[in-house]
Amino acid sequence: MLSNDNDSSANGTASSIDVVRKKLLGYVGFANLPNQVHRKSVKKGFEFTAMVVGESGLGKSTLVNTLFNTALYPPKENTEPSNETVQTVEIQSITSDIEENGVKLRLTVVDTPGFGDFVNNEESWKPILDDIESRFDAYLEQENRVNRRKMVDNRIHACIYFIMATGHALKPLDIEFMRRLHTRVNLIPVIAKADTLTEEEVVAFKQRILADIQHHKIQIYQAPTYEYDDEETMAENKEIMSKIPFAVVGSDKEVEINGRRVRGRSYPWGLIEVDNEDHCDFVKLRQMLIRTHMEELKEFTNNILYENYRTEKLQAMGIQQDPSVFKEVNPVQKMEEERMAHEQKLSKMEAEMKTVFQAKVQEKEAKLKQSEEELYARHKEMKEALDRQRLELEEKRRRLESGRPMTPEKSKKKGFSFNK
Ligand SMILES: Nc1nc2c(ncn2[C@@H]2O[C@H](COP(=O)(O)OP(=O)(O)OP(=O)(O)O)[C@@H](O)[C@H]2O)c(=O)[nH]1
Repeated sequence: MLSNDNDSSANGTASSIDVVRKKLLGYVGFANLPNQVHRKSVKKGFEFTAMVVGESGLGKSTLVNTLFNTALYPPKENTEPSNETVQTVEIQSITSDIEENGVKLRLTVVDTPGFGDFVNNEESWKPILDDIESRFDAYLEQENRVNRRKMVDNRIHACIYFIMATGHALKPLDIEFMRRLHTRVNLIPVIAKADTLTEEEVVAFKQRILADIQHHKIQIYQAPTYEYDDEETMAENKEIMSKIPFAVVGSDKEVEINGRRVRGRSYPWGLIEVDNEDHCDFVKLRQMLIRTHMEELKEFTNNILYENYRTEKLQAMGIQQDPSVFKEVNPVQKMEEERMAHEQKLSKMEAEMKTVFQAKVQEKEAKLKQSEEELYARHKEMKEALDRQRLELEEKRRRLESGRPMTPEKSKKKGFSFNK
């Protein structure tokens, strides 16, 4: 917003002209951009696709319902796994539109029933990997279309991997799955039904899991840190990351404690509150997935995981990339190159100027030499004439001194008359 403030300047020169001074009353800077993005995003809504993988009965559906505070998964009538008929891992996806304080989230949860339920689970990871890659393929196909206005992003942004709370170590099934999938999806390992372990057991189990993950060079999701993050955000991120693998407890039922109704699991020995950070890491997992890292997870999926897959896929199809197109320009190197080019140009100009100067000097020297020679010849001529004149005069003087009369002819000629 601008206001006109017609104060005539105290300066004598400007007093005759009406100087209009304008003051900014409102904020117009580009620091407002995030608010624009925010408004647009809220209007458009958000989309997020999470996959849950883990053996049957580890509490996947319960946790998803607890996470998004919605009955995404209807109550199961028969919780017994029916793997007599199912011989492979199935991929089931449920989409739901959730709204909270006017912000819309289109949430898709991809379940993988059957994972780890068979006698031979060696290839349990394969249908899941195929599904993730086919989603990348679908996105790639859309990117190659002429009209890309309506792109549907079905890619998996996070995979919550449920580890059975054995308290010992990762099972070969867990290792194999994570090893096969870590380059294709953001892996977020969680310890399922953590309420079945004591606090000390959880701490020891987490350490063992992380050691196994490191040993097998598995890349689980790591949130990036930014220099511009304030200290509070950095501390929050650090705290969230320190809880991985999250020890979670799920419950979509409320229980009463001291007159308060909380989501939790009630036992004869006490109550486990889902939303109590002293009881489990559920809050931290939800914070990461929904509050702090949803966009980061999507960005990492798009910029790193999908991009790598795309490159591999296109290269496998025989499409070659001219590496010089992406030759990284080092600013220091670029400056040095420019400086050298400039110096070369300068020395070329200097050499040209030198040649021209030398030619001009030579020309001038030749001219000077010529006029010097001319002068010299003239001088010589004049000198000779003078010498001749001097000799004549000397001759005359000698004659005069010896008393010999000058020849009449000569005296007549000069207008003199000698009477001697
Ligand atoms: N102790 C405990 N039990 C839980 C927890 N979460 C879920 N359960 C119970 O575990 C059983 C299985 O839970 P589900 O959420 O159906 O597990 P699931 O992994 O979705 O099972 P499938 O659909 O068969 O793959 C239910 O009886 C839940 O009440 C938990 O955190 N702790």
